[in-house]
Amino acid sequence: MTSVSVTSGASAIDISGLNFRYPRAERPVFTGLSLRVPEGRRFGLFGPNGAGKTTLMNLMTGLLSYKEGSIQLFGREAGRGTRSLFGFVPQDFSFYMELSPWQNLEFYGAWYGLSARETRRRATHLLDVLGLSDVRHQPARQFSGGMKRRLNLAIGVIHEPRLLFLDEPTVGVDVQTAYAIMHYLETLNTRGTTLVYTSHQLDEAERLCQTIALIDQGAILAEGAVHTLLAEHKKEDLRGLYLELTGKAYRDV
Ligand SMILES: Nc1ncnc2c1ncn2[C@@H]1O[C@H](COP(=O)(O)OP(=O)(O)OP(=O)(O)O)[C@@H](O)[C@H]1O
Repeated sequence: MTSVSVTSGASAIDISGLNFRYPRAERPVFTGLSLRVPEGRRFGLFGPNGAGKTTLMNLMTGLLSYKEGSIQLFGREAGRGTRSLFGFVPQDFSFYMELSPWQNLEFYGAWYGLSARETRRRATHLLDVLGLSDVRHQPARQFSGGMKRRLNLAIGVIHEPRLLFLDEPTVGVDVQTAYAIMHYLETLNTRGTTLVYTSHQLDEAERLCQTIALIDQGAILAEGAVHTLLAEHKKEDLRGLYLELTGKAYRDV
């Protein structure tokens, strides 16, 4: 295992000695996993199908709970009063299809404890930036895949979180929507939001992420700054590095 942890700055995420097994599963997903993400980073988590990316996201966001080891978000144990510290843009759409973008954002704004006025201010801004203003009062079920992805992102950031988890935020969208989402994520990061992103789209990932961890079968194969890892492994791009470290065999058979 190559470990090139970036040690500067305060931690947004600190994972140490994490063990996790799904109930009744034969094998654990994680055994003694440790990982640190400094505040302000654009961090990417990559690996083949079944590597453990979604499980780790779900553990960090408190959707799954763990008994052994520790996951701290800004120094607080995950799942214990950390909800307002982060936003989560999951792979599956997390909004109500029968409601409009405006109604969905009102609902989630209230859920995060924002005032009605603050929710309106944020919703107006997000719908404008993400190109959904004209359809703000239409039911989301009528939307294209790209519009749904943009709404999913808007909901994840309605409360201006310090830390944003993104699980394949551009899967299935056209080039224009992928560009708009990436551009918006970079803007958020410039304003201080730490990004934790996972995707199978490695060219997009390479443009967005400053530091990465490559995981396979629940273990970290490599971790560090993208340019440092590429230089160390004499690779031109993340795809080459990924294939060298994870191999070419299918994982989900
Ligand atoms: N609910 C579950 N119950 C039991 N095992 C599960 C469950 N969800 C995932 N797993 C197993 O945990 C391991 C990690 O899966 P996970 O979905 O976290 O991987 P991933 O890296 O997100 O994959 P993908 O790229 O396909 O989304 C796999 O072996 C998977 O089969």
